[in-house]
Amino acid sequence: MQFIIEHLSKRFDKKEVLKDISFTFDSGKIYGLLGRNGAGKTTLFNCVNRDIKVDGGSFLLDEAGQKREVKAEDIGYVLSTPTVPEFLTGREFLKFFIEINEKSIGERREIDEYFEMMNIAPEDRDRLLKDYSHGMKNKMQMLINIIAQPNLLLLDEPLTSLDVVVAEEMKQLLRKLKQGRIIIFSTHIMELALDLCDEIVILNHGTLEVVDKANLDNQDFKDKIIAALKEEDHV
Ligand SMILES: Nc1ncnc2c1ncn2[C@@H]1O[C@H](COP(=O)(O)OP(=O)(O)OP(=O)(O)O)[C@@H](O)[C@H]1O
Repeated sequence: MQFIIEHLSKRFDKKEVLKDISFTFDSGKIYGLLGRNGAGKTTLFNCVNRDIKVDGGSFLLDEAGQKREVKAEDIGYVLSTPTVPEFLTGREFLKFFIEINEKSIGERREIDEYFEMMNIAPEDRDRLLKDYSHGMKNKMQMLINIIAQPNLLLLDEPLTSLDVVVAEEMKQLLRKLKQGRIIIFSTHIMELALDLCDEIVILNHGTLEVVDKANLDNQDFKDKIIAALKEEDHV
């Protein structure tokens, strides 16, 4: 499977944030999306998720040579600021999510098994989500995406609020989860990108570009990424 972006453009007033982007992502890989502050990473995710209107372009999935438009159910999106229904308890939220996605969820587990996967303590499972910490809300968002197993998983800085132990566990989960799907992961943490991601993609001056690792060692690769991020506009 491939996820194909064709001629995506997006501007806010006079500012052209995404400039005629065409890019193909392959399944089975985690892509690290790097870019300076304000480069347009969140805008790119919001466009793919159809949260904002694009000015032009299309998003396609290629499954065994058959291309089709990406549908809402193909996408899982974990935001850096987690949004969960605060009026539900953790357990109610998971139950509700599983019920409405019953048909598309393959292998189902007991609710408490899911909580255990995320190390959410028994005494927290029946508390309202409004009383969860930022990191716990993030875990719940990750969890519903792990349960849903979408074709395309967009992660906008998802690990930054997790404690080191959970972040490590989450990395393991993502490595397992990447089989048969595409994960695009935005982060400002270079070590995390290098550790977790199979490809590094840079969003700079409104376009996407892969940084080729070739035979570089980690330090040289880092230097190359930083040089690419610093690059001046070519106008
Ligand atoms: N709704 C909006 N209206 C106007 N401008 C916007 C809007 N959303 C984003 N922008 C602008 O688009 C540009 C890209 O923003 P975006 O949030 O996508 O960047 P980012 O790469 O995610 O940044 P960061 O790494 O700082 O989170 C910025 O200049 C931002 O000010």
